[in-house]
Amino acid sequence: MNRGYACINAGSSSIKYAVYVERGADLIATAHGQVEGDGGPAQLGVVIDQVESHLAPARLAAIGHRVVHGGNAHAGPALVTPALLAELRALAPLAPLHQPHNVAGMEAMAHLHPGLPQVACFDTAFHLGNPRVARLYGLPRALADEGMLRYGFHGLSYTHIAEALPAIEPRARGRVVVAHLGSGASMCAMVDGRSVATSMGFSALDGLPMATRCGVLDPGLVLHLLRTKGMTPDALERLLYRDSGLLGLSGVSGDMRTLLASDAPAAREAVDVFVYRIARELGSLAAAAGGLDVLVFTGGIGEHAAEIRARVCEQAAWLGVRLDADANAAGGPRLHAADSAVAVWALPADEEAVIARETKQVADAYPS
Ligand SMILES: Nc1ncnc2c1ncn2[C@@H]1O[C@H](COP(=O)(O)OP(=O)(O)O)[C@@H](O)[C@H]1O
Ligand SMILES: CC(=O)OP(=O)(O)O
Ligand SMILES: [Mg+2]
Repeated sequence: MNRGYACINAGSSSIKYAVYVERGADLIATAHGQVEGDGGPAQLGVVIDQVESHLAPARLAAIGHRVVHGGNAHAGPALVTPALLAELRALAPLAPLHQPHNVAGMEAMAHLHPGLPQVACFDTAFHLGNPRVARLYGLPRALADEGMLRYGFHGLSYTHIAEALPAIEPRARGRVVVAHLGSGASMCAMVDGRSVATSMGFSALDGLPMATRCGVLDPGLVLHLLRTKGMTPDALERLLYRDSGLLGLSGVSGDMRTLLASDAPAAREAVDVFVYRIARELGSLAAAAGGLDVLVFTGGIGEHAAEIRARVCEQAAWLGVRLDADANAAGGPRLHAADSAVAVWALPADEEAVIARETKQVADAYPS
């Protein structure tokens, strides 16, 4: 019987899942799905039922999970063990919207399928090789030695783009900036298919404003909030992770579709801030990469919001970016005009494809 792999991707606004089945040396996706919600037990139960219903007639050989934070220890996927689970739980405060759900998925599956190998596939792994200057904050060295460094996230999505791009883009191994714009949003500069810098940092709060997360913030402002509003760490966490970003700015929604359909001035302004920050980050990442050959949009907003792509590209004209308006309106995948110095693409995010491959790789080495 063919071996099947269940892939679980618990993000901040939904759980995505996929089922992959071996056909010869290939892994074929037999199901892809998404359950909206914050990744709590109710959504997890629905995902587990759907995964199980799409497996037959394959035999479940292993379960792979996206894990947002792997700290400094994991440059690649790892078999889930009690020690690893403890390590991942300890990292939960650094990714409160994700890590508890990532761990909950492992615990639920261990209960349903005791003894079946489970594999943790880390968002942070893709960025671990960033140059040290890109990882260090201007803090005392002892804190960096304790792990207070820039990590970066969305690594499974960036890995997928790095792997998919060479088939369609001749300059894929050059200076590439990828904008992963979903509920969580970040950007990554790659050279020769490897991450050299990224907008997220120690936690998944940094960089772009997101659906409900603030993005880059002056740490002086955090101190000011602690002092003048008497905020507790929990209240501050709620403010920065759940009540800020597009939702906080607009007062309407953190969902880009809703904001683009709204006439409310605050909704328009929230979109303006989002576009402005992407354009600024693009300049910064192009500097880190030493220039810009290719720009890729991915994630729910990057794939589907033509208006956002058009506005970012307009602000990036100084880098030589010229969009083909018709191609952009049609969703690409190729978006650049013939006279553009920079190739521009809109490509689907597929974190599950990377989870499937990494899970098979680890499970193949596991005695069955
Ligand atoms: N057609 C669309 N136009 C504009 N935004 C869209 C469209 N489709 C999806 N989005 C936006 O994509 C975001 C969700 O992205 P996604 O990558 O699915 O999120 P997650 O981080 O949960 O994986 C939401 O803000 C949603 O509004
Ligand atoms: C890291 C992160 O923000 O992930 P997501 O986009 O799934 O929320
Ligand atoms: Mg996502």
